[in-house]
Amino acid sequence: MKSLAIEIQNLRKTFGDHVVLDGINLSVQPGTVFALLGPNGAGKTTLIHILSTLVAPDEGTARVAGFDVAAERNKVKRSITLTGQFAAVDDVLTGEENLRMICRLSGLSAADSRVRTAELLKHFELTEAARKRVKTYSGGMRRRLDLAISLAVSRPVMFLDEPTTGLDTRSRRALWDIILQLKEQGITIFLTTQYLEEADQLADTIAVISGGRIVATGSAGELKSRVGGEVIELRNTDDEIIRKIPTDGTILDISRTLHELASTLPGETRVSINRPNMNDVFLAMTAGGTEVAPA
Ligand SMILES: Nc1ncnc2c1ncn2[C@@H]1O[C@H](COP(=O)(O)OP(=O)(O)OP(=O)(O)O)[C@@H](O)[C@H]1O
Repeated sequence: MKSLAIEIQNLRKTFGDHVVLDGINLSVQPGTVFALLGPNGAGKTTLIHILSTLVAPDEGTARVAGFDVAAERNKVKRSITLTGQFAAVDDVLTGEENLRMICRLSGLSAADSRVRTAELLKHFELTEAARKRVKTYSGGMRRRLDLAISLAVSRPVMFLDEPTTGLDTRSRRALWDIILQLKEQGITIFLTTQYLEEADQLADTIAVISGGRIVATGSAGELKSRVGGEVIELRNTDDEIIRKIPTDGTILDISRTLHELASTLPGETRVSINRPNMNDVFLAMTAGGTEVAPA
């Protein structure tokens, strides 16, 4: 069996008297996308900072790419990429020059650097602006360049801290494609997100963090099925939900339920049969805690 890409045991971190991580245990299989889902301030960034050796934990252990984050910091650093790691984008250089420089610094040949740079510029829709100085870029363009830079070189484990926050829908989807391509190459991706849809679309495994603890882990499907089966949803003419009735999804159960309801509800009542979505999962797992932003 291949060793785990990330292994976290009983990790704790406190800032002053604020317990941010309260005994985190997680493992991430190599070559998978893992999403850590949680609201603002749940401790997602702190966990990424510990895993990428920027912050030391108070207690517990974590291994990344087989190396201990406390005892083998340099080996961990050489095995990972982190969004914003090279955030020192040089304003005076063009986007293309910045990217090529990072590729060269990371050991790619001049020819490979050119190819990788062109690919990344295209993926992030920066080809037109490639030869413009970064100081003329808009906020969104800088964000895309920052991401392109962090994706310039592939290492076995990649940390993406809220990678699509602030991106428009097209750029977000472009990044999702890139993440899935990286996974195809065998790279392990650990991302944090507040977007339920993002976790749902990308992740092989999702962990929900709330109150400094992991409150649920599983595939999107597993988490949804843990919340419950399908529901018959009834809406009034203003499209407001008026009833939600659990069902086993069989024609027998649905027809019996609707038959009973038909005599008591107006004929215009609208009916749909829904599976729980990630929002239902999150609300159930965090006992109605802070809602995560819809994607
Ligand atoms: N260096 C620090 N000193 C003191 N408190 C900190 C420090 N770093 C983080 N915190 C606090 O720890 C908590 C968790 O922060 P963290 O950034 O890890 O959360 P997050 O889940 O990434 O949230 P967001 O989505 O807002 O980035 C917050 O309440 C934050 O204020």
